[in-house]
Amino acid sequence: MIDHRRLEDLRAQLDGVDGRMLELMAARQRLVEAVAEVKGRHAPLRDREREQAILARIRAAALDAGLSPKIAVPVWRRLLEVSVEHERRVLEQVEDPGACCGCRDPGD
Ligand SMILES: O=C(O)C(=O)C[C@]1(C(=O)O)C=C[C@@H](O)C=C1
Repeated sequence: MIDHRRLEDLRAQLDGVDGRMLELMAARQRLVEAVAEVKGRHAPLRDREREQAILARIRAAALDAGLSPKIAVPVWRRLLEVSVEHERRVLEQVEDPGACCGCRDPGD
């Protein structure tokens, strides 16, 4: 027979962990926004080499931490995808995104 008390307790713990993860993801999002502003229109938002390095680091760190790479790697892969999408939206919202520091061909 199912132990409802135990189930409720475990779910309460999951809700607590979700809350902590949410705060960390919000902090990460702020950093991603800052990266988007630094890159602006002057560098590609997507950096596949950096993504491969992140995924390799996450795989190793997950193993060390007792987190299955089968969970960690797909979660981070998706996180990187949605982060790039978020960076694109951030840049679209910045006023006058075409404003340039002078790095473009003057004939542009
Ligand atoms: O590091 C960067 O250049 C970023 O834009 C940040 C970030 C990330 O979310 O960590 C997002 C997109 C890139 O493809 C690589 C990494």
